[in-house]
Amino acid sequence: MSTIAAFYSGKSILITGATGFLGKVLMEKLFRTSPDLKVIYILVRPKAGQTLQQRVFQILNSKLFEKVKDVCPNVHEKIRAIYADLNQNDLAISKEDKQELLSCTDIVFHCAATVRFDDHLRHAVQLNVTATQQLLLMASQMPKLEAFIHISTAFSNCNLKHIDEVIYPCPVEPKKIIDSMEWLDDAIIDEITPKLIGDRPNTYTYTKALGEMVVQQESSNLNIAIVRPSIVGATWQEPFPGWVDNLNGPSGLIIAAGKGFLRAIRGTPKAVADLIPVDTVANLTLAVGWYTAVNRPKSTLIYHCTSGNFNPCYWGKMGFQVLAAFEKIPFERAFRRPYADFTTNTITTQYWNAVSHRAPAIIYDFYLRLTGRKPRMTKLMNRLLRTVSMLEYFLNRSWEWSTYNTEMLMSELSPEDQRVFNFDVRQLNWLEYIENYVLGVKKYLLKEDMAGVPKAKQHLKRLRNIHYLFNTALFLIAWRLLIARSQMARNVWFFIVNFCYKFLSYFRASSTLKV
Ligand SMILES: CCCCCCCCCCCCCCCCCCCCCCCCCC(=O)SCCNC(=O)CCNC(=O)[C@H](O)C(C)(C)COP(=O)(O)OP(=O)(O)OC[C@H]1O[C@@H](n2cnc3c(N)ncnc32)[C@H](O)[C@@H]1OP(=O)(O)O
Ligand SMILES: NC(=O)C1=CN([C@@H]2O[C@H](COP(=O)(O)OP(=O)(O)OC[C@H]3O[C@@H](n4cnc5c(N)ncnc54)[C@H](OP(=O)(O)O)[C@@H]3O)[C@@H](O)[C@H]2O)C=CC1
Repeated sequence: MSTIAAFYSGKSILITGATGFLGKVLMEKLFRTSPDLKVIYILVRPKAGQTLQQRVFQILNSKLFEKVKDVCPNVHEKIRAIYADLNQNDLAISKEDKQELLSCTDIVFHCAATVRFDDHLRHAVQLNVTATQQLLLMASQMPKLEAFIHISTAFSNCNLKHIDEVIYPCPVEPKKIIDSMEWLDDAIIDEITPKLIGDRPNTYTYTKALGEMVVQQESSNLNIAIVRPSIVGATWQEPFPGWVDNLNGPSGLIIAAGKGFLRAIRGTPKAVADLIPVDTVANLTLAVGWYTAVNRPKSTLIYHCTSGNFNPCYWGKMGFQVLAAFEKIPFERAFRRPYADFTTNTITTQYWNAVSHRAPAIIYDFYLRLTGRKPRMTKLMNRLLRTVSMLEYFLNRSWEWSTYNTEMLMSELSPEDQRVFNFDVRQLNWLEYIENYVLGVKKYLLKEDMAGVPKAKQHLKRLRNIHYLFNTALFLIAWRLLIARSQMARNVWFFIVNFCYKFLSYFRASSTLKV
């Protein structure tokens, strides 16, 4: 039997962010491999008109949890949703719930965060720094606690090129930032934000770095480890390939490209696309939980969960692979035929944005107006281009993350654990992974059926014909205008016509002679 799976049996585990992308996969894996665990406490807030129970019900009845029901039929009884709001200073946990958490919890996995790049600094600090501090404070009062695993990001120090498994200090202490957020008003915070984040691209990466500092400062009496994943993508293998449930990272761009909205992007084809499947992150996190609890390392160990130095893929190559996948698995009702071009040149990018993104949107809106409908494409395109501009930072750089701890952990695992909790991305076949990713985006995000593929292919053929027709018409109009205005163009035109005529006459004459 797997040592790691056996370790979690009988344990009471607290997960924050369990309703998120990574949290769900982590919880699913725990239930599937350690069905004898005692309980999983999840900190949840009501959202979108759903109560806590409705949210849990929805998760447990989703496709992701289908296999869990076979191995752990009483999963409903083993999950305990606790009302909490990480936006509030005391996390808004009731006294009774807090008491239960303090006395029962064996392991904590802290996944909750705001992952929005442009979040207001006050909100990002509250969620990624203050809430982490509050949770650590709670953890320090848990007598049974064996390990606290904090999920950070490999990009928390993206201002550096080479990143070691250490915590890099930020110039201003997190405690000072937390205090100042209490009395500074929004306008002043807006003004100082660029100075505080310095050479990081956004408040997300900055506050995740601050969160790590808080973890370090509170780590003296706790048994803590930090996992730093890179860009988290769809599942690779477990519970089935291609599962994804939000638009973050590449998923939104795959939709935009597959539907033909996004055809070019400012990105460096040779930069490493450091994607990491979400099930790999979950496996590593569970292995880290086990190792930290059993071996109690003297210092806080940091684990980079990245693919670049084990099995690198590059943006240019990934673009081709995504395009190849669209050929086999086209999305329905595409706006234009998918095309993927990475360009490093700012002028070329502006050209593409004007000609390939904005102009078709304007033309389409004009058509909508003509047919009495409300125009919407230009607005949608502007939002998409804004999103793309925020992701560009990550598409134009490569980072090197040292992975000694991750490799050490791999070597500590028994062959059975290496199989059950596989986080060795050297075995990952990118082409296959990307194809499953595109399929997953189609099925689980777009909710499109494979039965619609022939129709989608036909629609793309129609779009190709319209494209050819449009280009030919455009060329003829431009040429006609040019001939009317320029003697040089007229000369070129007569030369070409003359040449073609002579060429055809020669062939006709030579074929008559042969007969
Ligand atoms: C290709 C080439 C050529 C072109 C051809 C195409 C290519 C074809 C090939 C493609 C190949 C694959 C390329 C892969 C590239 C991947 C790059 C990934 C880099 C990620 C690095 C991550 C590193 C750090 C990792 C981490 O550690 S953290 C996790 C990452 N965190 C995030 O990824 C949050 C990002 N997002 C936000 O920060 C907010 O979304 C915000 C953006 C502020 C908007 O915010 P706002 O406008 O206020 O409003 P929203 O409601 O949020 O969104 C407004 C509307 O945009 C939608 N939308 C939200 N997102 C995305 C998204 N991604 N992509 C697209 N759409 C999105 C949303 O559905 C809504 O649509 P609508 O409802 O209007 O229809
Ligand atoms: N996705 C990625 O590419 C990467 C993610 N990471 C890290 O992994 C972790 C998980 O990310 P991911 O799953 O993708 O993110 P998601 O956005 O999918 O999930 C975030 C989770 O945090 C919870 N949360 C947010 N605000 C609150 C709040 N005020 N109170 C209670 N819970 C809250 C969300 O709950 P709710 O459902 O109620 O909103 C959700 O469960 C994060 O720490 C992130 O920084 C690191 C690298 C890359």
